[in-house]
Amino acid sequence: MATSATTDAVLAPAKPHSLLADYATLFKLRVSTMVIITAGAGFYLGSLQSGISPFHAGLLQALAGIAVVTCGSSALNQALERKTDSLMRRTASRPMAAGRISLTHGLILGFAAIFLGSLYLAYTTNLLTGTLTLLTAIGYVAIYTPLKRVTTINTFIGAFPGALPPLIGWTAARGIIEWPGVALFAILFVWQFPHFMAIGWMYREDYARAGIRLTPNLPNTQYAAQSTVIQALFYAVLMIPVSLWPAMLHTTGYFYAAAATILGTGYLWYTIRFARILRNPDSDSSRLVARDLLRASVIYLPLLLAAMMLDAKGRLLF
Ligand code: HEM
Ligand SMILES: CC(C)=CCC/C(C)=C/CC/C(C)=C/COP(=O)(O)OP(=O)(O)O
Repeated sequence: MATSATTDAVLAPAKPHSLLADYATLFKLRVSTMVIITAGAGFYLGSLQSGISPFHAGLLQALAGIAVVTCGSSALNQALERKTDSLMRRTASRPMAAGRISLTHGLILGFAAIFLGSLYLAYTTNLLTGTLTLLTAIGYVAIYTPLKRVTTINTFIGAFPGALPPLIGWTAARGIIEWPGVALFAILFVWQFPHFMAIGWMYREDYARAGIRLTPNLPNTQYAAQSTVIQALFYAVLMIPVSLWPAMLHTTGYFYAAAATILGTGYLWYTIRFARILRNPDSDSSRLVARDLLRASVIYLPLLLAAMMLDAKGRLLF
């Protein structure tokens, strides 16, 4: 089979690892940064709903607590997956999989961060936010992570903790769960399907080697490709109306509605392009369209949130 650019990158000689670089990997820095951005967007919109500026100590306290719990969850996820991670090219050099960080080290860091971060949120922000953050961590670590080896439904389950951070940001600002916060949850929930169908397709052989069950690595490749494309397309189409929900709730206005429609059409376009995996599932070009959809997903989301924040009712930018 042809070797993809992605696989070549993974096979490149390992660079020396400093403890700092290992922590960045252990805490999944890029994904965690995006999680914190989504929580920050929720806090910003919730504050405007209250008619107050989001820029006060409460924002820093909420984001610090959420960041600590997110990092702790990533550490425990890697502690649980150190064996399967060591079987996959993409993850074999992770610090726990490669044995540079011990199991005890990872477990202590992970449990301490989740416990202390949630407690900090409960005290400094509010009890609801601390509880929701703890439940998100439990959903990710104790439910989603073990399910990855059991059923392809794992991605649907994992989408719940993945979508909760903006709602947590909202409750940090408002103290209660309200419809605009639920709309943010729905946006993140739907966004994840094209995102991880693309990733699952790119790394399907890797995931299969480690015994991780995903729609893209079902035994019949043609059926797997069809099912992957159908799910990605279903959610990419749904993304457009769901992303308009904040405008329907009057949390945002017409500018956001127009931006969400344009951005959603772009996301859908990349997902339609992703359907090319049906033509020749094992080709390099099939991996390239999957990689482009992954890139589109991580560009689409911050742009959508930025448009929402720019157009939020009663906006206070500074
Ligand atoms: C069930 C849900 C999800 C799954 C299974 C998933 C899985 C993954 C995987 C495996 C990667 C690594 C891709 C690579 O190394 O090339 C990745 C990348 C990424 N994910 Fe997700 N993800 C999910 C949800 C989320 C959520 C909720 C966020 C944040 C809001 C997020 C943000 C990102 C970002 C920013 C990247 C790019 C990181 C980079 O460039 O290295 N993901 N995702
Ligand atoms: C507030 C808080 C506690 C948030 C934590 C939730 C969180 C980190 C969600 C990330 C989304 C998610 C399910 C990623 C799955 O990647 P994976 O772990 O399957 O990816 P991998 O294959 O790279 O390990």
